Amino acid sequence: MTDLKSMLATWAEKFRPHAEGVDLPPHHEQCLGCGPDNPHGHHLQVRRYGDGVVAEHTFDNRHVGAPGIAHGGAVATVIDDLYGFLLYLVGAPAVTRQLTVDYRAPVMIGTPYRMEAGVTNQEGRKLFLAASLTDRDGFLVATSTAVFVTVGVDHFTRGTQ
Ligand SMILES: CCCCCCCC/C=C\CCCCCCCC(=O)SCCNC(=O)CCNC(=O)[C@H](O)C(C)(C)COP(=O)(O)OP(=O)(O)OC[C@H]1O[C@@H](n2cnc3c(N)ncnc32)[C@H](O)[C@@H]1OP(=O)(O)O
Repeated sequence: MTDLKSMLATWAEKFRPHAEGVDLPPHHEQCLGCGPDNPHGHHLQVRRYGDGVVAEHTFDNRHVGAPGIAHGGAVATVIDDLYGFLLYLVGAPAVTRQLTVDYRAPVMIGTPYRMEAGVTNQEGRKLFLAASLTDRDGFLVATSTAVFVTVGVDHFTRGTQ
């Protein structure tokens, strides 16, 4: 597993302008949402889309709740991680202070969904974020809002020294 110091070094490098449509880098290799090396993870792949971010995502059987339906916590995890990609565009590390998910219809296992997220407002350290999840027909399956609060690097090193 990557040690924290080298992870922090790669993280700082990620806060730079990213081209439209290009895959954004994962938060780190083991991240539950997007880390390619996490066997339990969602392996979320995200692109910049204007001032926001977009992903096509399919939940698999590791994330099942009721039979055939994605676990609500898994859906919240992926949305939370999607918000984490907005931080590259905002240019500052931040953490989730509040996350709401409105589950409007079941998210089906094995079905591709489009996910979008953007920043709706910024007030001091607070980032107000919103996201949506739609199916191939454009039907709105889930919506979400979040408040992220920007933090310094010390937030991540706390408790490791
Ligand atoms: C350059 C190098 C960088 C290095 C980076 C290292 C590598 C990173 C690797 C990987 C990142 C992956 C990122 C994506 C993953 C998804 C994101 C997550 O899952 S994050 C995990 C879950 N979240 C937490 O663990 C937070 C736990 N909470 C806290 O630590 C604190 O509560 C914290 C830092 C969020 C805030 O604490 P306070 O003491 O600093 O600040 P206070 O005063 O409490 O709040 C700040 C402001 O926010 C408002 N606020 C709080 N809750 C609010 C709400 N619900 N609505 C509106 N405002 C709210 C408050 O009223 C205050 O506002 P007013 O400054 O007074 O104007």
